[in-house]
Amino acid sequence: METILQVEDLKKSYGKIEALKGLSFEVKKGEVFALIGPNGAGKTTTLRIVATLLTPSEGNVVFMGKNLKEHADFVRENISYLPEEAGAYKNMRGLEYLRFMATFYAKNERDVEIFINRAKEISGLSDRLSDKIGTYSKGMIRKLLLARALMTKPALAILDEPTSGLDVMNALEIREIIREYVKEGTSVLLSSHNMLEIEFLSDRVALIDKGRILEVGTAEELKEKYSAKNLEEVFRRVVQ
Ligand SMILES: Nc1ncnc2c1ncn2[C@@H]1O[C@H](COP(=O)(O)OP(=O)(O)OP(=O)(O)O)[C@@H](O)[C@H]1O
Repeated sequence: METILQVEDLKKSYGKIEALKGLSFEVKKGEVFALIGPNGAGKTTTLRIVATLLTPSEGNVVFMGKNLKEHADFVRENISYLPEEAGAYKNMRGLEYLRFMATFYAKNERDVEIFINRAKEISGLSDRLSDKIGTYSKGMIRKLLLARALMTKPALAILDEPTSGLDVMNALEIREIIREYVKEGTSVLLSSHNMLEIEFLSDRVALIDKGRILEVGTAEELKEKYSAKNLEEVFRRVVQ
C-alpha cells in the first residue's frame, strides 16, 4: 500500500520538557491510524506538528512525498485538522461558519457550494445551522467542526480525540461518518483515549508513552502479542 505520511525521528522540546524523543511511524493511503497513550504522552504535539502548527526540534515529516519543511502550503491545502479543544466562533451562525471556512479552501464559487453541501450532510444539523454556534451543545459543535474538517475531502484528516465529550449516539454517528470518508479516499490520523473507538475505527494503532512509540500494529496483532482480551488490557501491559 502507498504511504501517504512518513514521520521520521521526530523530537520536540518545550523548554526543558522533552515531549517527543524520536518518534517514527507511517500512515498508508486509505488507512485510519490511531495514536493512543497516557495523558502527556505526546499525541497532540505529534498531531500539531503534522498539521504544520508546531515545528519539531528535530526530525522530518513527509506528506505525499513532500517534506513539510519546504512544502507547508501544500500540506495545509491537503490536510485538515480537528483540534482537541476546538472552539468555534460563538457569534457566527453554523452555516456562516461553514461558508467562511469553505472560502479558504475552495478554488471557485462552485467548490464553495459543494463543500457547504457536503458539510451540511456530514453535520446532520439541518435547521440548527441557521442558529448561532453559541447556542449549540458540545456534540453539535463537534459535529460542525468535523463537517468543516471533512468537507474538502482532504487527503489526510487529523482528528484529535474526535468524539471526546460526546454521548454514545453522537459518538457512534461521528465514527460512522469518519469510516464513510475513509471509503471515499481520505486517510485518517487520530488520537483517542477510547479503546472501543479505536478498535472500531482504526486499521493500525501506535501506542505511545513519554514521547516514544512502544508498539505499532493492528488491534488483533497487539491483542495476540500480549494475550489480551481487548486493547485496554494491551494498553495497561505496555504502559506499565
Ligand atoms: N505549550 C506547551 N508548553 C510546555 N509544555 C507543553 C506544551 N504542550 C505540551 N507540553 C508538554 O508536552 C508533553 C506532551 O503533551 P501532549 O499534549 O502532546 O500530550 P498528549 O499525549 O496529547 O496528552 P493528553 O492525552 O493529555 O491530551 C506533556 O508533558 C506536556 O506537558
